[in-house]
Amino acid sequence: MQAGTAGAPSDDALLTADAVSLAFGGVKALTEVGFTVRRGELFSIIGPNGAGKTSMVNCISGRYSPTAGRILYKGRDITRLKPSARAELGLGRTFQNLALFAHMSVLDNIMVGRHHLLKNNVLTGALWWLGGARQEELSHRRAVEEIIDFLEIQHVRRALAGTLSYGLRKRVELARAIALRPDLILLDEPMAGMNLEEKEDMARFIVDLNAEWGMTVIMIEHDMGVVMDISHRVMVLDFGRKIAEGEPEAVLADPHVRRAYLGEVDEEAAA
Ligand SMILES: Nc1ncnc2c1ncn2[C@@H]1O[C@H](COP(=O)(O)OP(=O)(O)OP(=O)(O)O)[C@@H](O)[C@H]1O
Repeated sequence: MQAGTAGAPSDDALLTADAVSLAFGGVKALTEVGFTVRRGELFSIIGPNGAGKTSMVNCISGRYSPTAGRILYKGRDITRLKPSARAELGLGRTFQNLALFAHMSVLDNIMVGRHHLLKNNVLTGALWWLGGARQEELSHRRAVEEIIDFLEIQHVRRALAGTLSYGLRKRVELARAIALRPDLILLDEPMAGMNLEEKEDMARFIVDLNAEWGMTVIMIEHDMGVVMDISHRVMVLDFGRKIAEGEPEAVLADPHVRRAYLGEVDEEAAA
């Protein structure tokens, strides 16, 4: 596939970025970036600082609106949909910086993630006594408990989020993002700032989410070891343009990628 143009989505395409461009005034954050993520894939976006990775993820989640191009999700053009409407279609995300409620318990932080699924409101409040709301609440609790077990955070379920170690807070953030059981989860630097053990744990959870829960994953991550280890396919951005896309080994061997990356590494080493 040529850099810049997405191929026709195959039958199992879940998300397609079609020639997406984004500009902030004179700054071109993205220039005609195109790619397709298939259902069930673990797809990573890498690239040097300022390459446009977060901009791309923000265009997918709806936080930014592309200057040109389209985002297709489940075959539908979602380019102009609000983030909340995208979430309802099964698109979830985490943020580069933690976005937890520090004074709320882990359990409540995750419950917030399911909040908009609560269908009962004031009008149906009378039905509470007939058990409708209660049933719903119970099923939410069960779903949240399953996530707590999966991410191995039972021991801190009652703790205030703000009192947890950084690695655990990142895990709770992931828990909240998957509380709605999205079909596609966007992970923005899920291992940033973690120590080796925390990274290994997080990598295992991401792999299990993908393999066992069937969640499609689009991940931005700077740790090349982890990216190359767990991704099915990798896309490389540089100065807002796609310079490579493919299986990890092929991408690593690509001369454009080596120049973009090794150049950066050499500069860092020399600094
Ligand atoms: N809200 C904004 N306003 C103006 N310029 C922005 C904004 N967001 C991003 N940019 C610019 O767009 C370009 C791409 O930034 P982006 O954050 O998407 O890169 P990135 O690859 O995620 O970088 P990093 O690895 O450092 O997080 C950069 O030149 C950045 O300065």
